[in-house]
Amino acid sequence: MNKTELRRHMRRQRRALNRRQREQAARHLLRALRQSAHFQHSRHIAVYLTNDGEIDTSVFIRDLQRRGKTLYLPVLHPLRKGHLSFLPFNRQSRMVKNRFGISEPDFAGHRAMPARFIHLICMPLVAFDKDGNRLGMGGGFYDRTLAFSRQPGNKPRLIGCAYELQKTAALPAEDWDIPLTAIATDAGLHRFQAYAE
Ligand SMILES: Nc1nc2c(c(=O)[nH]1)N(C=O)[C@@H](CNc1ccc(C(=O)N[C@@H](CCC(=O)O)C(=O)O)cc1)CN2
Ligand SMILES: Nc1ncnc2c1ncn2[C@@H]1O[C@H](COP(=O)(O)OP(=O)(O)OP(=O)(O)O)[C@@H](O)[C@H]1O
Repeated sequence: MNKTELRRHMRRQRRALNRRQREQAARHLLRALRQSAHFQHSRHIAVYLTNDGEIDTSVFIRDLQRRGKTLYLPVLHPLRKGHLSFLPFNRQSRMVKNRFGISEPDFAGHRAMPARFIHLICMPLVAFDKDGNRLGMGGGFYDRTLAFSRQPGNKPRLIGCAYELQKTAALPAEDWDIPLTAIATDAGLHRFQAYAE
């Protein structure tokens, strides 16, 4: 399968799950994330709101809020095409729909948090492999936004979130792909080379 076919296949697979499967997977995802010390030690955490059959993040978002973490959501940057900004997300956030129909905090009047100061970014993905390569929706948003993390300096840990069924045989690693720290699924936490760094 090429990347386009693989995306179509995985997006169909995850959309086909029923409500009971989704709810159970969301609970198991929280359990997997909590296995990671990075999750416990991070105060500033970026999450995402579930879209297109992605694994449900609402259970772990509530858990993080209860623990008093400061949360951020990705927002399509209004000026820098193909880039994301991270805006604070809390009960007061005024939400608007972006051009993909995903809710995001209203950019107007808010201060974005530079990605290098976020401790942990929970990333959506469409497919992953055993080495932690990630295939996204195809916009290159996260890769572009996180390209700075190849250079020395502050950088966030990156934890992908997905159903275990999104795991696939080796994905072609692209030059611009940023290596993930770990991937959390309904089956547990997959740790990669970057995990201990
Ligand atoms: N929940 C969630 N939020 C996210 C992402 C994501 O993958 N998941 N993104 C991660 O990058 C960014 C948005 N990227 C996206 C890229 C494409 C599509 C999408 O549905 N594409 C349609 C075509 C829609 C159109 O062009 O109008 C498609 O491929 O069918 C959605 C989000 C930021 N926020
Ligand atoms: N750092 C970067 N600088 C410029 N272009 C980039 C960068 N990273 C990715 N791109 C471009 O983005 C396009 C989409 O990349 P890719 O298919 O890997 O996206 P993706 O990881 O699936 O998407 P997303 O990150 O939005 O979930 C590619 O054509 C690539 O050229």
